[in-house]
Order: sequence, then structure tokens, then C-alpha cells
Amino acid sequence: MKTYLRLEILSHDRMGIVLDILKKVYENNISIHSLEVFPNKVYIKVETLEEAEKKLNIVKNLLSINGVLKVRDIELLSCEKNERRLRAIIDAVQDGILAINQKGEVELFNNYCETIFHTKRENIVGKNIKELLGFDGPIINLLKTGENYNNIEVFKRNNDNNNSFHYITSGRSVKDDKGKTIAAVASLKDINEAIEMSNAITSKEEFVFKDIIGNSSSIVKTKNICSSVAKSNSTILLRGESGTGKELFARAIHKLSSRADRNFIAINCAALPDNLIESELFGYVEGSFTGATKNGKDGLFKAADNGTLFLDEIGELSLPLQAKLLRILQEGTIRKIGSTVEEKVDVRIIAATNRNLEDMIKKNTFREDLYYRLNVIPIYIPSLRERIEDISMLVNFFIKILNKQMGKNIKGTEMEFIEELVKLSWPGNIRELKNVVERAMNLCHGYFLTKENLLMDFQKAANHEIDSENHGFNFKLKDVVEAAEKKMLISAMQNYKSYRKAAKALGVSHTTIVNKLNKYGINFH
Ligand SMILES: Nc1ncnc2c1ncn2[C@@H]1O[C@H](COP(=O)(O)OP(=O)(O)OP(=O)(O)O)[C@@H](O)[C@H]1O
Repeated sequence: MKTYLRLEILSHDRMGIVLDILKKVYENNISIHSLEVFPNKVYIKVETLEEAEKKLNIVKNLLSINGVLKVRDIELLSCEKNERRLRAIIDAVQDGILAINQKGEVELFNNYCETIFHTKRENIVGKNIKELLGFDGPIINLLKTGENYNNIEVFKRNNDNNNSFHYITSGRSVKDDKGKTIAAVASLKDINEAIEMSNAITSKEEFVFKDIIGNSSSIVKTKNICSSVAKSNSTILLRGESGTGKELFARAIHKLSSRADRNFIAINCAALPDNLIESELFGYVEGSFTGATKNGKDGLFKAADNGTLFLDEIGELSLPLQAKLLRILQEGTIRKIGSTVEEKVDVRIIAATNRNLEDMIKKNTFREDLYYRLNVIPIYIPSLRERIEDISMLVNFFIKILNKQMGKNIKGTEMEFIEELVKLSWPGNIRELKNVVERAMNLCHGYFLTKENLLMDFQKAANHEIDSENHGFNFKLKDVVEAAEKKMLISAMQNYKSYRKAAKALGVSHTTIVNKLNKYGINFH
């Protein structure tokens, strides 16, 4: 191992003094390893000189330079001290820390990264981050955009567990004097440690439900029911209108169950044709049908073994598939398409529907026996109409998310914006509310969403009112009058496509039409 001599040279701050020092070192036939220059101070690092005499000589020669005051041995150059201090700091952290250059090559990293990447440090240094991760991590985007990020989940699942990867990462850009991103630094926290930390300060329930927004009594009650039934293995049937968050609740139940560290697999029974659902659910053996891949394929039941299978829109399943599903639920075994072998699977089923299954049974489109198998624990997810007090909280939640996605800086809403939303009947529930907020954010040029930014779908808005009548809600007379007024306004504007003509048809002034459209947040463009 090479050893080094390090010298500190104290001097007057004179122009050309560094050049004189370099010349002297050169004349003594010594090659410099590192050089650090400060006002009144120069540090040099050279290979250890074998003969003491040579060392004495160089010191003497350096002292002979005009302006040099003192020369002494030191243990480390100040840049070395800083680097070692930094290493000690990053190695003391129980997260992965790495820095990459503009090409994406790892230049600096701490010991923990060896655990993360399942490899030794010599295989990490200089390696491209994409190669190490096996995918484009957010740090690559940071290099391109220069935008810092916080707490993004990065996930890679591999059959070989040693190559699996599940971390929470935050990234910071390193900029040059002109503000151009020249490098990036990221920290990586193991997901289990992140969960453990979070659990230490919030309860598991709080953590799991943190993205299910709302504290109305109906949603709180639903969350409580979900927590208490999560622990068992019983089949759950989630009922509720479209967009009420059934899938979110299904995921939450899975995360609160003892199966949390196994797969949660979701399939939408309405999205695929019958034959595809069957092969997706049960898998198939080689050559079982035209187009089947070589070696066959495992189905989702198998993938969800020891985990949870979420069967969304169960009401759309055809009768033959209902019969097959029933058999699996009864026997706990699956048979791949084209196979005669029964395989045991341990899967918790959470089904969901917005259909009236009881009606379907009467019409013979849903099997009664399957219904009873699924309806072990029915949970009703309340519609947005039933919890309008959550609207404001949900709107603010979506503003936060969409600000990031749209690069906006909306700070909130004006009171009237929420007041308008509360009046609507929301057949599309939370999904629809999110769209409305997104549209309003597109139209908003200030910091707060105003009712002028509300852009409702005409057809839908008209239908909402009809819907609300059919639902027979307990509207106050004022609400009913407003609903009728709104319906007529929409219909007149659709027919006449001009404020003046609509005003004439309704027997009011042009200004009244404009004011009322504004009042109801109806944009007519
Ligand atoms: N309480 C909530 N807080 C925050 N976001 C929510 C909430 N409920 C639903 N969402 C969001 O609304 C959208 C629809 O939710 P989800 O898909 O879970 O509804 P669903 O009831 O399963 O709908 P469908 O019946 O149409 O499949 C998703 O983007 C979801 O994240």
C-alpha cells in the first residue's frame, strides 16, 4: 500500500506563489498526487519520500521561496478530511445513499447500497443506475428535470427474491453555478423499515386508511368495519356505487390482514371477455387452446395463493363462470384450462359490485348459491351524496395530488366552490369529483378555485337532477326550485346555444341567464 507525505505551506498571499511551489517540487523530481490551494495556504500530497534527507531538502527548498513562511507535516489534506467525514456520515445512516453523475453512473454511495443492490461495492461504483435497478428509477427523471422528489415508492418484484427491490426514495439535484443539474443524490429506505417507522408513530389502521379521505360518520363507520373484518379469512362482498372507493377499501382490508405481505391481485370481471377471464383466473396448460403460450400459464388464483384476490364488478361474470367460481369457493381447488389436475389454493376473496345482485337473482342472471358464498361479510361503501361533509376534504386532497401532477400551485378553494359541489348528486362519486377538480384546476389562473372554474358535463348535470328526483332525497323547497331552474337553464342553453335566445325563451333578461349560469357553476362554451 502506498503511503503519502502531506505538507501544509503557509505563505503571504502573493501572485505566482503557487507556480513557484510547483516549480520547486518539480525541480526536486517529486510528482504531486494532490494539491489544494487557499489564500495564504497551500496543501500538497506526494508519495512518501524514502530518504529523510530528500524530505528535509524539499522542506528547505520550499522555505526558500519568496513569501513562504512555514512548512509542516499534516495528517490529511482538508478535502480528504471532508471526504472521510462525509463517508463516515453516510455510512452511519441506515438507508441507502448514492450520487450519480449526468450519465447516470454511480459516483458515491454508502455501505448500505451493497445490501440494496445485493452486490459488492466494486460492482456498484461507476455502474449505470438503470443497470443496477433494472428499471428507470425516479432519479433518472430528476437528472432530466432537476426536480427534487420526496418519498416515492420504487418496486421491482422478481421470482428470485434476492433480486426483489422495494424502497421509498427521495432525491435531490446537484446544480452548477448556472442552475443546471449536473448530478443527483438519492436516499433509499427499505419499505419494511418505512412501514415500521410509520407504525411507530401512527397506528397501522391510520397508515392503511390514510389515502381513503373522509371523516364523515358514514365513512369512519365503514373504515371501522373493514378493520375489524380484515383479520379473518372470510369472503367479503363490497357494495356501493361506481367510484365510491371499493377497490381502495379492498386493498386496505388486504393490508390490514395477515396476508399483507403476500399478493393482492385485482381483476375486473367486466373488462375481459369470458374466455380471457377464465384463462386469466385459472391459468392453462400448454396447447390447451389456440394462442396459448408455450409451457402454459399460471392463473391469478395461483398468483394470489396465500394472498387476496379482488374480483371487481362480480355482477358482470357470466353464468358459466359463476358456476366455476362457486366450485372453487366450495372446494378450495383450481384446475387449469386443459388440465385434469386439481391444485389446492388458499385465497381470500373480496368481491365488489355496484349492481343489485338480489334483483339479478330474481332475473336468473346471478346464481343464488354463489351470492350466499360471496355475501359472507357484506360491506356497504357510502356514496358521496351520503357524506357531502367530506367533499371539502376530498377536494383539498385532490388539489394537492394534482398540483404535483400538473405543476400548479393552487392553494385551495373559495367557499362558493364547495357550496356548489355540495348541491350536486354525484352519480360518479369520488372519481367524478376528482375529474371536476382537475377541470377546475385547468381553468383556474389564480391561487383559489372559484365557482367560475366549475365546468360540469351538461348531459350529466341534467341527468343528476333527474336522478336526484328519482332517489327521492329530502330536498328543501329551495333545493327543488334550484334543481328545476338549473335543469331548465341547461336545457335552454343546449337548445338555443345563446344567452339572448335562451333568455327570451325563458322570459327573463339576458343578465339573469348569465347570473344564474354563474350561480350554478355552469360554463357554457
Ligand atoms: N375516500 C377516498 N379518498 C380518496 N380517493 C378516493 C376515495 N374513494 C375513491 N377514491 C378514488 O376514486 C377513484 C375510484 O375509486 P375505486 O376504483 O376504488 O372505486 P370503485 O368503487 O372500485 O369504482 P368501480 O365500481 O367503478 O370499479 C380512485 O382514483 C380512487 O383512488
